[in-house]
Amino acid sequence: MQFTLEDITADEIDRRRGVYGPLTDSVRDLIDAVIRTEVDAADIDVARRRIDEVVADLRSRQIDGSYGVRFNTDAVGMPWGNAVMGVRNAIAPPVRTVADREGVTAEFTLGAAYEGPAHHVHGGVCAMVLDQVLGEAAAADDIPCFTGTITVTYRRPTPLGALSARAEIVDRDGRKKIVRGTLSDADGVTAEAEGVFIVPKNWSGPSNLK
Ligand SMILES: CCCCCCCC(=O)SCCNC(=O)CCNC(=O)[C@H](O)C(C)(C)COP(=O)(O)OP(=O)(O)OC[C@H]1O[C@@H](n2cnc3c(N)ncnc32)[C@H](O)[C@@H]1OP(=O)(O)O
Repeated sequence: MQFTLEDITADEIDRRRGVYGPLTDSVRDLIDAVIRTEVDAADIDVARRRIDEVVADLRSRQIDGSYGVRFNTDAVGMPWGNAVMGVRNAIAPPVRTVADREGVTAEFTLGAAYEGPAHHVHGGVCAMVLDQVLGEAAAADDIPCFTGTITVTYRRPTPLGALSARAEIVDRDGRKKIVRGTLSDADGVTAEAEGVFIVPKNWSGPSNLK
């Protein structure tokens, strides 16, 4: 597993977040608009051409491959391509997590782009969000862990809209951490998850990534 050290200050990270975050929000809004628009075919054609022009502008200078997981010398992480919470990833809902002494909580909204059953969240998306939140709970007091196994139990359909998730470590055994978590809407739990998260052998990245 490769990590990229960027020797930049916290202020520079904030500045970049301020530059890319709004761009990502606009693209997220574009994804939602593409799903829901009912404008005429001619207007769709114009929109497609305008989008293609923007894409060409952005691609005029770009990195090779994916963004990777970057961090600075103070171990402030920049997993900005992450599919669940990446600052530069419009596919990410985004899920924002907050760690406390017992675990991790996340509040987020899943709109039209995350639909599976009509007006409800795709089961794979539920699992994806739970994987991230359980993974962050596993890593809260240590170094990032890999998901070894995750089991999701879908109690009832998860409606699109405002949701939350919560995860806590319930057991530790050497490099393994057993983590449990839930996904909830305003009426309570919709899905539960349990995972085995494993600290990689011979870890060479930063400890206590923030
Ligand atoms: C802060 C960041 C949050 C990120 C959240 C997102 C997390 C992710 O999505 S990670 C991506 C998905 N996961 C992966 O790609 C992992 C792929 N698998 C692997 O890389 C390896 O199989 C890995 C790291 C899980 C285990 O490899 P390794 O460290 O060599 O395991 P190994 O030494 O054989 O076993 C160590 C222990 O773990 C157990 N174990 C190994 N693999 C698994 C598994 N898949 N499930 C459950 N337990 C396992 C073993 O039984 C062993 O237990 P014990 O010590 O009791 O005998």
